[in-house]
Amino acid sequence: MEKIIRIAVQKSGRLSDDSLSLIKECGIKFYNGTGKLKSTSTNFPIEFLFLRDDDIPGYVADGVADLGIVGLNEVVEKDKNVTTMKALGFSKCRLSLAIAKGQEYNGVEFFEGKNIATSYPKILGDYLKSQNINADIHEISGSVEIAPSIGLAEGICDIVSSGSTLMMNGLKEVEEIFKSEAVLIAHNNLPDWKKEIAEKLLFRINAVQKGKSSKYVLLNAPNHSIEKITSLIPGMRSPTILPLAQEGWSSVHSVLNEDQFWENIEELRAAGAEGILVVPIEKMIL
Ligand SMILES: Nc1ncnc2c1ncn2[C@@H]1O[C@H](COP(=O)(O)OP(=O)(O)OP(=O)(O)O)[C@@H](O)[C@H]1O
Ligand SMILES: O=P(O)(O)OC[C@H]1O[C@H](OP(=O)(O)OP(=O)(O)O)[C@H](O)[C@@H]1O
Ligand SMILES: [Mg+2]
Repeated sequence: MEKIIRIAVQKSGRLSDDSLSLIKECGIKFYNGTGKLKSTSTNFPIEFLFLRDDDIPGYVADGVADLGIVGLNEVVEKDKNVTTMKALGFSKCRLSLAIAKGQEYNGVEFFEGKNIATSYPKILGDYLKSQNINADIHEISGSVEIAPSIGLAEGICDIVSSGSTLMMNGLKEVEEIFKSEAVLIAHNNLPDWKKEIAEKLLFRINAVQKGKSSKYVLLNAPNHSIEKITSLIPGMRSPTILPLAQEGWSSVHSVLNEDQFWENIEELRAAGAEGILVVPIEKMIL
């Protein structure tokens, strides 16, 4: 039997596009036709299962899938035994408590004895316990933001990103209780050969992520300022310095974190750098 691992990804929703883009950026090819729930890569030993996100932690814990890409919120809520291998940096959101906009709020004691609607009873329950608050948790599976306006609950605990869903439903965010982003999870006891394939995937993900946060910078500078410029953009080991056709000038090439570039831009220009080009990096292996 061919040795391949299985990864569970969300079929359609907030995680799907970014999960599949990341896999593609890792150079892994597969066919993802509409309605197809299983697909095998043509150039990497991996099979994809397209599932509801809520089911992913359970499938990975049971070993139906070896790996999964899912929100940390679902991993913690489902409380399954899985290993979180890597935070993936997309689908960033928070779980927050919210109440009707017009209500006075002086702290988390507001929720004592109140009814709170949520799809995250475990995370909310743990939070309330940590705050010594006794409240009734009313579990609903979606459209949580509607609960206060229909008299179902006095507060809600749900996912917030821009805050526009809360605003549109006349609610205000009062406590952030959990921060989430997409994570790569793995079954706890993978055999060594599966671990090896998972590590290969992780290696590629790291290279893609590192590339995304870094930029290749090229600039021209008078030779007398090369030392100063090198100290501002030191690069991976050290910058590449090539002579320009024009005497007394060099081209300096370096790799750096984009934030670091913007922090140093004024100093670079003051040191005489000009013709500065900033180029994206597809993959970066240290
Ligand atoms: N507005 C948002 N901004 C950023 N991330 C979000 C947002 N809403 C949800 N997420 C993240 O994406 C995950 C999936 O959200 P989605 O709304 O697609 O779930 P769902 O409706 O339960 O999907 P499914 O049909 O697969 O069960 C959430 O668990 C959360 O981690
Ligand atoms: O703060 P915001 O940017 O408004 O995002 C928050 C909303 O996003 C998610 O729902 P989604 O839009 O994915 O729809 P769903 O409820 O059908 O999952 C989540 O359940 C919130 O309702
Ligand atoms: Mg879901």
